[in-house]
Amino acid sequence: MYFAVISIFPEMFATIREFGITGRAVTQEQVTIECINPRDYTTDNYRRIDERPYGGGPGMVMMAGPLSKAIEDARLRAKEYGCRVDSEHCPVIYMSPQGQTLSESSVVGMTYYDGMILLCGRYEGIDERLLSQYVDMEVSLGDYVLTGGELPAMVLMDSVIRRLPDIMGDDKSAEQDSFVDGLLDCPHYTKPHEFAGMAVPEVLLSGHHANIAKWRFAQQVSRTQTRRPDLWQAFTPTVEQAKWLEALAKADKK
Ligand SMILES: NC(=O)c1ccc(NCc2ccccc2)nc1
Repeated sequence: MYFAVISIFPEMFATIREFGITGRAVTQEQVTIECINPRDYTTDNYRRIDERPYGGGPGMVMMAGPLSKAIEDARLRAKEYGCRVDSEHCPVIYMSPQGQTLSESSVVGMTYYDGMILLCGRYEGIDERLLSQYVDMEVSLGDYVLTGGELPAMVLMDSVIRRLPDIMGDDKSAEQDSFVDGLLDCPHYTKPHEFAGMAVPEVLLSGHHANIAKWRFAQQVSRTQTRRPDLWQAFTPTVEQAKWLEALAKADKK
């Protein structure tokens, strides 16, 4: 999958290009992450990419000119990479508090794109005319404001990359598909067997895989019910999950 990020701080993206599962995906060429700096598309000596806002007010606004050239170049590079460069297959996505809130389900939907061009704003934002001309989708991490769109862009790329096929290896992706979507995760334990006087739940040491899976699912259900009643309300169990829920309800009645 192809990612182009348009940002005045390209060095920030070493965080996902050089570490962990995302770094491995880049090394194995399952993913390409290209950083494009709008400053490289300026024509003045000061390499200006921002200006004072029309109408006054604090701060600076990012100018449309350099960003439009950067986006045009990103589209060319996406095409060279093999992307079908249109809004259905390689959208221009603007990270902003005014966007649609990112969720695991929207992340999964994005794994079907050929690529994405991510626009990272700084200062007070970007000239509205650039946004209306080029942006296909605005995405927000949540209702808070950061100093720039780079961290949200990295969060988006990380969440999409980990859901691409054969990135996380079979076991992890299998577990991912069965029960995690829509429920909070279960607790996890590892060595040592005892820590601060606390042991590990016996069932996890039993080697009885069916019981372990049931226990984990029950933990996910109870955690979701207590910590995120909103998620529980929206949760629609699969046929298999409905059977397990029934079994849990029966067990609770005993
Ligand atoms: N909540 C988010 O996802 C988010 C995205 C970007 C951001 N800061 C950059 C920016 C500030 C103002 C206008 C447009 C972009 N802060 C938070």
